[in-house]
Amino acid sequence: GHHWGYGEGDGPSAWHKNYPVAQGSRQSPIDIIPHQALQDRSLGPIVLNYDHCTSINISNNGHSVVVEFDDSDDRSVIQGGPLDNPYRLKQFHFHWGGKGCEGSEHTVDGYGYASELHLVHWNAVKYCSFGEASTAPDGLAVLGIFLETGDDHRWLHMITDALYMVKFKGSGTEFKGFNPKCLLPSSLHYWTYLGSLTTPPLHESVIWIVLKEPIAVSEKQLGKFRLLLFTGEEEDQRTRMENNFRPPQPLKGRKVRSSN
Ligand SMILES: NS(=O)(=O)c1ccc(C(=O)NCc2c(F)c(F)c(F)c(F)c2F)cc1
Ligand SMILES: [Zn+2]
Repeated sequence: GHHWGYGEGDGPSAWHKNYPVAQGSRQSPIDIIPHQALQDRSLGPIVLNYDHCTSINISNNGHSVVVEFDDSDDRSVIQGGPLDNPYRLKQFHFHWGGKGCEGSEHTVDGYGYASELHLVHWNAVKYCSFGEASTAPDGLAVLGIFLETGDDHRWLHMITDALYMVKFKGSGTEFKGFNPKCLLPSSLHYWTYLGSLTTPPLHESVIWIVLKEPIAVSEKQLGKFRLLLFTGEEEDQRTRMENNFRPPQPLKGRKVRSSN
């Protein structure tokens, strides 16, 4: 298949060669400008039903660290807000920078955060699989949460303590009973807009819901993400996994709406 990454030759500026939709009309991420967002009173609160969620495993896919869920029923769903249906939780993963650098994908008034958590959901009411949903304009809903450096996050250690087991690309391990509700900020106020996957194949199938309030994690906790490698155990060249974020893309006339 088409190899892509975040390096000089295979990074975001080269993705359009194998994935022309990279220059499409609803690409993500974007720079969110709060004062230009439309306050939409018809936008209700988002509702997260993660209480019976069933994480399965944690793995390094060579681009990020991913926690996958059993999405064979509607145990863990997001609904409300801009969504017409409940969307089923499939996985979550992170994007982050290098030491002291920014690493979020969305920015706010040009300001980047240290990292960004993506909770990926798919519309199982209208589509039969994640794959099918991932190519539909209303197929996916991704909840984005900013991470800023500050105090230790009391629950993130459950993730960071497992990272040594998934150091290499292609490594994975069982990771059961983790409920991502513990990674949410206190406010669920959000911005929402129509966008895309932020990595190849960059499908324009995502309803983005980006929470306004970041969560705080310590520099020590973030540093553990940077011990991960883009490369596999069998490769000679060890490349540290960091700066795995796509920069903001042109808005192309899209409107960003704001929950109240
Ligand atoms: N950073 S993000 O915007 O939140 C994002 C979320 C999910 C994926 C993903 O699932 N990729 C693999 C993948 C596909 F990209 C497919 F199109 C597909 F059909 C899959 F089954 C699949 F696993 C990529 C980026
Ligand atoms: Zn992501």
